[in-house]
Amino acid sequence: MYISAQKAAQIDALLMGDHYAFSLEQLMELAGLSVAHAAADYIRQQWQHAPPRVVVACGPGNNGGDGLVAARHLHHLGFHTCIWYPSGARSALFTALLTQARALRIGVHHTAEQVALRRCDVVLDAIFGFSFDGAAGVRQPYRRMIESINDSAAPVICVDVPSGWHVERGDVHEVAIRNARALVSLTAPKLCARRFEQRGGAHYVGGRFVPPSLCEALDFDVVRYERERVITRIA
Ligand SMILES: NC(=O)C1=CN([C@@H]2O[C@H](COP(=O)(O)OP(=O)(O)OC[C@H]3O[C@@H](n4cnc5c(N)ncnc54)[C@H](O)[C@@H]3O)[C@@H](O)[C@H]2O)[C@@H](O)CC1
Ligand SMILES: [K+]
Repeated sequence: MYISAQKAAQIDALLMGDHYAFSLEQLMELAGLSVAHAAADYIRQQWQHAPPRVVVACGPGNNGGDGLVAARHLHHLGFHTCIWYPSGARSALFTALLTQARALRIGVHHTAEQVALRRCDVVLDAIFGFSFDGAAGVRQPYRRMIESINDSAAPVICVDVPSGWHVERGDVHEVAIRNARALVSLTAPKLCARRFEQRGGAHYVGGRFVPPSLCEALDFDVVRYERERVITRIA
């Protein structure tokens, strides 16, 4: 059920390989849509009267791209969102995602000062996913980003892996997201999700597009989804 970082990378490579032929754009859109639906479900359960502002904190890789997509879908679902994206676009895909967000008047900010994070906000943590390498610590500006999220004491919904956590061993590094309340695992939960569940957090899985033959080939469980839902809550 819970997979290693290496298996997560293998799944990604197979999905985009000759046999399944998904594009990165497709996978990111499906991932970001699932993240938005899981975040909306969690927020609506926790804040019934005054939905908070959702600050989407995006890192430099594809986890950050999932965040950019999720910000757009959250906006369409009726949430007030803004994007915190220190790195800036690194490819045509990311430039397009930022253009789409700006066209909806979603604010895109580069620094903690511009975002002015408050305790009453919710942070969607899309800083690092399964390719995070914490052996030498977290490099700037992401170290500062994680520290200011922790300092704000705002509740955090994490995309795929709580940022700064070891993908398999969990919360073992000095600089890491501390106030993780919900986790949205994409395709299949990574091993660190076990630690997250032990702390009583809400755990969703998204990725209702994975071919069962791929699960069989790489020996991981097919996730069951109810009715037309694109997410399922497993803890
Ligand atoms: N298999 C799937 O279902 C899909 C996965 N996607 C997402 O893609 C993510 C993986 O994306 P990537 O492989 O691009 O990697 P990540 O987004 O996990 O992070 C890689 C980036 O972080 C930087 N980085 C790594 N360690 C660092 C450190 N210690 N300090 C500072 N920077 C550091 C790297 O230089 C690189 O720019 C997944 O977690 C998931 O969110 C989706 O976008 C597509 C579908
Ligand atoms: K993350």
